[in-house]
Amino acid sequence: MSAPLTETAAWQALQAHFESVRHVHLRDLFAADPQRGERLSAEGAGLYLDYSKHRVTDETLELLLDLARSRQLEARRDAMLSGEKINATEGRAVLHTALRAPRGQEILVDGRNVVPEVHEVLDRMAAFAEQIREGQWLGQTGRPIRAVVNIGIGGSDLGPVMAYEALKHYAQRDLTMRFVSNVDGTDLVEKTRDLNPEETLFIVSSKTFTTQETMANAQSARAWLLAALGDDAAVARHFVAVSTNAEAVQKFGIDTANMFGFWDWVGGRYSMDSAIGLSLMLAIGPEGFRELLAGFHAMDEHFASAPLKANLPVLMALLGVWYNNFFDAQTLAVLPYDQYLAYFPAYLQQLDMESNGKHVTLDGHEVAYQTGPVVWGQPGTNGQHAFYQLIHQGTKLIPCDFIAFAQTLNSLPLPGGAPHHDLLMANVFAQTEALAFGKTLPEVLAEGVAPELAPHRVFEGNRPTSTVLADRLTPHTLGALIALYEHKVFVQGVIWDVNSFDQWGVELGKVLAGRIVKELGADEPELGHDSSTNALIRRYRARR
Ligand SMILES: O=P(O)(O)OC[C@H]1O[C@](O)(CO)[C@@H](O)[C@@H]1O
Repeated sequence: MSAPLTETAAWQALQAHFESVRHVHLRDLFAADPQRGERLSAEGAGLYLDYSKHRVTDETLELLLDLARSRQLEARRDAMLSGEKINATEGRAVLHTALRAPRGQEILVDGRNVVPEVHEVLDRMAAFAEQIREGQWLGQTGRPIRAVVNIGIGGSDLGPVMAYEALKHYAQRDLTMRFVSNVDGTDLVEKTRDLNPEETLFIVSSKTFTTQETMANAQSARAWLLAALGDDAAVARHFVAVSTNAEAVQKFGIDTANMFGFWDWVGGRYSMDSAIGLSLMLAIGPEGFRELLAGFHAMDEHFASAPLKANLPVLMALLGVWYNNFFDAQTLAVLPYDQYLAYFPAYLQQLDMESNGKHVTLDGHEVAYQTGPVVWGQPGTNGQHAFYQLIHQGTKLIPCDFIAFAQTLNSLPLPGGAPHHDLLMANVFAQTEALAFGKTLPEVLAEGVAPELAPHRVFEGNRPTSTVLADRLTPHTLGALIALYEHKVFVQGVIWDVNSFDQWGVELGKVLAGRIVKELGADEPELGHDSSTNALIRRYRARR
C-alpha cells in the first residue's frame, strides 16, 4: 500500500468534509429530501438494506466510495476471490467463497482447482448426514444415533451453534444437538448429563486438532463414552472428526474414514460453511445445507459484481469506517429482531474482532488510526429493556444494525390484538425512528411535562442505524446474511490495510496457559512470574 491511510487525499477530503457535517441532524437530512428513505437503500441476495438513517450526505457517500477506490478495493476483492495468497503473514489464500462455489466453477490454488474437492467433501457429509438422520448409522450397541455433540471452540463452535439455533425451525427435532466449547468441565458435564452414550455421536471439530480446549473435551467425552460402553472399538461408531490435520485425528483414535476435511485456505472464523458445519447439516439435512451455501454464494456474487455504491457489504463497511474513524465510535451494536438469531452477535464478535482487531498494517507499521470496533448485541426486544437506554440517551455514539424479517416462522395471533410478529416489527421501526429523530425540548414541553423534568425526557436523536430487512429467515437468507458480514469485515480490513485473516493476538495467552498449567500440578513449583500472577497461582494451589 503506497501512502499511509491518514495521509491519502481521500482520507483528508473525508476529514475536512467531516468537520462540515458532523453536527448535521438526521431530522434536517430527512426534511430536505422526502425521498431519502427510499433513495438510500440497496438490495442484494434477498436482503434489503436501509441506510438512510445514517449521518451521511450524498457527498459523504461519494467521499467514502473514493476512499474505497483509493485503497484499490476492487482489485483486492478480486485477488481474494481468485485465490491469491492475501493472508500474507501465514502465506495462505483466503477462499471461504470457494466453499460455496457451485460445482463446475474453477478456483485455483497453486494451480489446482479446489472446487471439486469441496464438493467431494460435501457429498461425503451428505451421505453421512442421511445415515444419521434416517437412523441407519448405528452405535456400538446397535442403537441409532439420537444425540449429536459438536466439540469445538471459536470458529469450530460459534458458527455451528449460531447457525443451528438460527435454523432450528428447519431441524429434525428428534435429533438432539449440543455444542460443547468451554474447557470448563461444566460445559461437557451439563451438555451430556441427560444423554444416552449408546445413542450419542461426538463430532470433534478443530481445524488444527491441537486446540487445548477441544482436545481436553474430546478426551473427556471419550472417557464418558467408554465408561458406559467399555470397548475402545466404540470410538469408531461414536466419534467423527472435522479437521485439516489427518495425522492428529488418527492419533486421537478416530478412523480417518470418519474424518471430514477442509483446507488451510479456510480461516477458522470463516469455516462454518465447510465441513465444520457438519452438525448443522445433520440437523437441517443436506438440502437445507445446500440452500444455505446458495445464500452465501448469492451474496458472494453480489459482492463481486454490484457497483460499489449499491454493494451491501461495501456500504456497511464504509459506514462503519465513517463512525469508527471520524466520529470516534468505539462499538457496533448488532440487534437481530428474531429470537432464532440469538447467537448471531456472539458469532459476529469473533468474525469481526478476530479479523480486524489488529494494530499494524500489512507491512508491519503501527497504525495511526482506529481499526476494528467492539461488536456486541442481543436480540430485540430484550435489549430494549436492558441497554437501549444508553444508546438513546447516553453520551456515547453507538451505531446499530437492526436485522428483521417480514415473515415470522412462528405466527402467533393475539386474540383481540396485533399478532406477536407485528408487535416485534413495530418495535424495530419505532426504535430506529426514535434513535434517528428523537424528541426535542419544545416537543417535550408541548406535552405538558414540567420544565424541571423536561431535560430528562429529551431525546437528542441523530443516532445512526442500518436496517437489514429480509422476507423470511431461511437457510438461504442466513447464508446471505453471514456472507454480508464476512465481506463487510474484508472491506474494512482493506481500508485499514490490516491482515484480516490471521489471529496472532490469541497466541500469547495460549502459550502462557500451557506454561502455567504445569505449575498447577502436584509439586510446589518455583514461580517466576510477576508478583500478581505468582500470588494468584499460590492462592489457587492452597485453596483448590
Ligand atoms: O479449529 P481450531 O483449530 O480448534 O481453532 C479454534 C479457534 O482457535 C483460534 O485459532 C484462536 O482462538 C480461532 O481462530 C479458531 O477458530
